[in-house]
Amino acid sequence: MATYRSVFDAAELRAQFNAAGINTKFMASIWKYVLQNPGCELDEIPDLPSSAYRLLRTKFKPFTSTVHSVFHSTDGVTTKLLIKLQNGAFVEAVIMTYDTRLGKYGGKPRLGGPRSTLCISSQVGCKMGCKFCATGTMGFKNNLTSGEIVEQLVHASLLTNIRNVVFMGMGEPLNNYTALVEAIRVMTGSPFQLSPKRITVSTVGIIHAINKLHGDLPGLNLAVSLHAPVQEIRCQIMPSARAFPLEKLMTALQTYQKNSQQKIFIEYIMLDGMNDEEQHAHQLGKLLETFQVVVNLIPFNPIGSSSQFRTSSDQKVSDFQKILRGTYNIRTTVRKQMGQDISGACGQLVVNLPDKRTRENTSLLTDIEDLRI
Ligand SMILES: C[S@@+](CC[C@H](N)C(=O)[O-])C[C@H]1O[C@@H](n2cnc3c(N)ncnc32)[C@H](O)[C@@H]1O
Ligand code: SF4
Repeated sequence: MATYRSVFDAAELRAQFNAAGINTKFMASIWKYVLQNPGCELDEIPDLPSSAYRLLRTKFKPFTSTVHSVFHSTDGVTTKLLIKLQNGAFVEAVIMTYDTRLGKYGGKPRLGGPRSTLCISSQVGCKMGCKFCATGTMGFKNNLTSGEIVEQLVHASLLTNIRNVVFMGMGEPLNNYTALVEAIRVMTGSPFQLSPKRITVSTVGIIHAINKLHGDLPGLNLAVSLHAPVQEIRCQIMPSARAFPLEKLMTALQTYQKNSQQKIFIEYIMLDGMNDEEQHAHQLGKLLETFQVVVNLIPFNPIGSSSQFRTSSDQKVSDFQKILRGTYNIRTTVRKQMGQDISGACGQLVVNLPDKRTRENTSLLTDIEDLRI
C-alpha cells in the first residue's frame, strides 16, 4: 500500500513545493481549508496552481491518522482520543476541558469551553523507561512525524476549542526533536496561531536538547520531570538520570532560564516512602531556591497492580507543599487527578485497544459526531 505524507508535515510539504517551484505561501491556505473541511479531498482546495494539485494528489493526504475511538471520563472533564496512525500503531491524546456545563449533552461534558487543554503524544512508546510510567513499560516503537503530531491538534480542534497544548502524552518530546520543533512552528503559525506561551514541552531532562530549545522555539513553557531532589533517588526511578545527571541538568536549566527569562515548571510525582519525606522537601527547596520555578506536585497515578509504587497520602503532599512554600518561598501547586478511569491521566497512556473493562466503565463513542458542538 502506498504511504502518504500528511499535509501538516510542513518540512516535507515545503521541500516538495520548493523542488517543484511552487510558492510556499499556499501551505497555510491548504491547512486552513483542511481544518474547515476535514472530510475534503486535496483536489477540492480552491485557487492552487495546477502543479500543486499534481503534487498533493500523488504524495499527500489531508490526514494520515484517524480517530479510532473517543472515551469520556466520569470526572466530566477528561476525554481521551485513541488515534490510529498510518503504520497501524496507536497513540493517545487527551483533552481536558474545565468548562463542564453538564445536562444538555446527556450528562457528558460539554466540550468547547474556553479553557480546553490538549495533551499530545510525540512518540509511540518511549525508551526512557521511567519505572512509574505506563508508556515507559511499552518500550520505544517509533517517532511520530511532525504531521502526525499536528494532526492530534487538528483532530481535537474539530471537537473543541483548544487553547493550550502540553506535550505530556506518550513519549519523550525532546527525543523526537526535529519533528517537535517543526510541529510547534506549524501550531504557532497561520492558521492555528497558538501562542507559544500556551504550549508546554515536558521533558525528562535531555540536556543537549534543552540547550538548543530556547534558540529554536523561544517563548514556550518548559516543564522538567524532576521527581527526586538527589541523583541517587532519581537513578532508582528514572534510568535516564544516569545519562543526564542531576548536577548537569540543573546547570542546563540555569542557562535556559538566563536566556529565556521564563519560569520553569518542575514536575514531581509524590511516591510514598520514596521521595516524599520532609528531608526530600528540604533538599528540593535548596536545589531550586535560586531558580524562578513553579513546582507541580503530582499524585502518582496507578499503572497496574504490579507497580512497586504507591501514591503519597494527602497529608504528606500537604506537608511537602508547606515546606517548599513556607521555608523556600517556592510557588507549589498540587495537580488534580483526572481521567484515571479511562487511563487518560498522566503516565497512564499506553497503547491498548479498548478492552471490556474500559468499555464498561466509560462511554465509548465510535461516532465522533456525538462530540462535535
Ligand atoms: C508521560 S510524561 C511525557 C513527557 C515526558 N516524557 C516527561 O517525562 O516529562 C508526562 C508527565 O507524566 C508524568 N508521569 C508519568 N507516569 C506517571 C504516573 N504513573 N503518575 C503520575 N504522573 C506520571 C511524567 O513524569 C511527566 O511529568
Ligand atoms: S515519564 Fe516521560 S520519559 Fe519517562 S517513560 Fe514516561 S513518557 Fe517516557
